[in-house]
Amino acid sequence: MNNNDTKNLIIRLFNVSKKFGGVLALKDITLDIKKGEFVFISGPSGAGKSTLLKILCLAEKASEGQILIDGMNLSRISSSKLPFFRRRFGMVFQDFKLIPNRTVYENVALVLEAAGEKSSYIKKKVMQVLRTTGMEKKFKAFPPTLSGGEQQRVAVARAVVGEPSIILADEPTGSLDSKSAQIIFDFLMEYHKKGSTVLIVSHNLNLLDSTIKGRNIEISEGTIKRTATML
Ligand SMILES: Nc1ncnc2c1ncn2[C@@H]1O[C@H](COP(=O)(O)OP(=O)(O)OP(=O)(O)O)[C@@H](O)[C@H]1O
Repeated sequence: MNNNDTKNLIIRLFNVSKKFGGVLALKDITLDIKKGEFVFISGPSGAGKSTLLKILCLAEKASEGQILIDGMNLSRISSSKLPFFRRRFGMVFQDFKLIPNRTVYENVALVLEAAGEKSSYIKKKVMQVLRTTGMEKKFKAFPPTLSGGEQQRVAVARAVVGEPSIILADEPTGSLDSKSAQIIFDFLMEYHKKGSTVLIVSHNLNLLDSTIKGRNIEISEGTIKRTATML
């Protein structure tokens, strides 16, 4: 691979493994992802899909191997630079991780407040994203009063509000009916078309717009079993 090829890579994993006690969740993963790629991660339950997304945004630490994000070695990021590093990522966790005693609006606004954005911009941007995810009428609600699907839509809104360069979404449509799932997928595809790199753990390949030339990475027992380009 020459210098120009590596410049286009936003995520690089070299022989990455992750152990949880005696469980080897990821085994010797080597993987390159290009800037602006749309990647589907599929595989059976317990395969290591969530673990892969979590080690990329440092929600979990890899046990072995090297990870480069935009050329930065994750193991060398100092704790003072971590918040800046994390801003590159928008993450939709499988269990949403919304703050229960903050409203829908506050959960989403927090990302922009932490980034030091002006309050007028925050108000406009948060309401715009909530409108697109169909949650604007519930902006004053607290997460525990929402349905699973509504919480999922707030989690997606929070992931994209900061316009991150990388969106990691773990089953972002798992709690949604097919119409709402399509809206969320279209929404994520819009960000991809604007240039974001998107990694989605999902089985709903059929929701993908036919104009997207994505890649499907199949994981099983912690290793990459198959990589296929979707045409
Ligand atoms: N925090 C943890 N502590 C202990 N074991 C864990 C932890 N997180 C994941 N594991 C284990 O690592 C393996 C991979 O889990 P992971 O959640 O990545 O799988 P997955 O492919 O995302 O599964 P699913 O489709 O069911 O969400 C599983 O055996 C799981 O039990």
